[in-house]
Amino acid sequence: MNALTALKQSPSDLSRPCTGFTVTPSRQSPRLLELTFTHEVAQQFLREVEQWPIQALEYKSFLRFQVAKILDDLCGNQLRPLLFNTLLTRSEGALLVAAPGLDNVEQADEMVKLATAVAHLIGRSNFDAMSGQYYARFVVKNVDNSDSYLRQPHRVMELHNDGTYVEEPTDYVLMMKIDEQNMQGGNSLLLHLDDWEPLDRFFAHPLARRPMRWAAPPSKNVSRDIWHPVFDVDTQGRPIMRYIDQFVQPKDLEEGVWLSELSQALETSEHILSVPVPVGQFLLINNLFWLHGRDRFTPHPDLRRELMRQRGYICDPATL
Ligand SMILES: O=C(O)CCC(=O)C(=O)O
Ligand SMILES: O=C(O)CCCC(=O)O
Ligand SMILES: [Fe+2]
Repeated sequence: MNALTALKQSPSDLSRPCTGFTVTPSRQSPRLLELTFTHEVAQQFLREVEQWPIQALEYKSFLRFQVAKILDDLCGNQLRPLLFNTLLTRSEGALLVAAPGLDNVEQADEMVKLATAVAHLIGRSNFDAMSGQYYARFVVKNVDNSDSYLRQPHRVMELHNDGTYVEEPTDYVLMMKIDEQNMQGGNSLLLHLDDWEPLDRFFAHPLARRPMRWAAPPSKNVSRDIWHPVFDVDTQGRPIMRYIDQFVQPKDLEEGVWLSELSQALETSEHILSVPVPVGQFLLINNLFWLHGRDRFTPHPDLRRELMRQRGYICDPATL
């Protein structure tokens, strides 16, 4: 866990005009803010980063920070503080980001560049062993023969945190919609930990702090098991979570039954948000106090839906 995370208290001041983007609370929840770049800034950013193909960002990691700086400079250096403030403010911690004119799968490389810039203003995206890159693109189709629920279309992918089976801190998750064809359903599902009705009961349970074993299936390319509890606390003692139903390996009946009850209690929360993410837009959430999942898709033989994800650590120099 990153001790820096979740330090801030005050919600973002949305009344101040910003350079290069607008921010408003979403229809779904005041905790989720919608950040939209101006058309001008989005186009100018894409022009300035055109010189680097995605491969350059893959091979030279410092270029990810260079594109981040270009974006922040175009926003009068107001973007970076806004991102930190929103992501580290406990009552918020989530953004839906849009850039007008970026809405077609043919612009997939440009989408990765924009997401890379935003992610590297707040920290750094971890190596994703599933893809062998700092980001992963994956497709959901009407049928699936993989080894986790990630690509299964006709069922809910249950609420979870990312990075539960890796050692690296995973403070943020970024999920960008690259493509949708013949797609109905598949909304992102989000639950803020403080909106989860029985949080206090599960957090106070003795098993909440017991280290458990986490192991991922072969497609994740992570062979070593790791150990950590489901709950921890941030620097102010507030609950944070590191949980996924599929990869936790309870050692006995007691752990198994408790985890099963926890899973049931998450999935039946009345406060789960269902958020459509249009092509070219992305969700950026604090992974320590937001859970995410995905609603089922309506079957269609030519269903195609592609997502790009990045997850990594947050590093705010102001709180060092
Ligand atoms: O496909 C989705 O919308 C969610 C994916 C997800 O949770 C993940 O990649 O960790
Ligand atoms: O594959 C899945 O079903 C979940 C992925 C979550 C993660 O990679 O942290
Ligand atoms: Fe996930």
